[in-house]
Amino acid sequence: MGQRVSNAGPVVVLVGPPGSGKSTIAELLAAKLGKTHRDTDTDVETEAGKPISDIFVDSGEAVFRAQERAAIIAALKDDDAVLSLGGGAILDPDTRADLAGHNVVFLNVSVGEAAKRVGLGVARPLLLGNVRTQLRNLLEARRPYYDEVAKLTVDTDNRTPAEIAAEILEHLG
Ligand SMILES: Nc1ncnc2c1ncn2[C@@H]1O[C@H](COP(=O)(O)OP(=O)(O)O)[C@@H](O)[C@H]1O
Ligand SMILES: O=C(O)C1=C[C@@H](OP(=O)(O)O)[C@@H](O)[C@H](O)C1
Ligand SMILES: [Mg+2]
Repeated sequence: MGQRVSNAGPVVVLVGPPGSGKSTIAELLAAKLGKTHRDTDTDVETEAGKPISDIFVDSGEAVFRAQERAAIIAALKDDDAVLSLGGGAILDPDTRADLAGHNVVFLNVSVGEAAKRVGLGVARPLLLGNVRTQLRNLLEARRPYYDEVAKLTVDTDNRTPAEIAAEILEHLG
């Protein structure tokens, strides 16, 4: 991956399915790099004044995706950030195109491991019901998009957040 491929924006952008550890690893990386951790889910919640689960119930997924897109446009201009996106951010073709100029890392995770990490998935409305089945379907549908935007793929099963962060730092050079 080497030097960042664009001369502006976050040092690194983490993508991957729910439970892959994007928010956790971004926080660790930011601390190690002396940067700010920015998470577009948090930005959306702050702007909307409510949790994502409430946005889905009150307004539906399409409204959430529009708010997420606006948060991504703003966050990709933030030079001081280590940025974690929501798992579905890469569904938007404009977002995928925008990510082409950035150091994007795909955190890969198996269905079984992701299911263990997210538990019942109550904070993640798309996983409600049968978490394993929802995760399997999400992963299958999205894997081509994660692969498309990623400059680096890191497997996260059976590895600690510290080990994963260290591998990413090595590649950042
Ligand atoms: N490598 C890891 N090993 C074990 N648990 C992890 C790992 N990475 C994250 N977790 C845990 O999994 C849960 C989901 O992590 P999170 O960072 O919110 O993922 P994401 O943002 O990709 O949905 C959290 O409870 C977190 O502590
Ligand atoms: O996969 C998805 O479509 C979503 C993932 C969530 O973020 P995490 O991947 O951080 O859990 C959050 O953006 C929202 O619940 C939708
Ligand atoms: Mg997250």
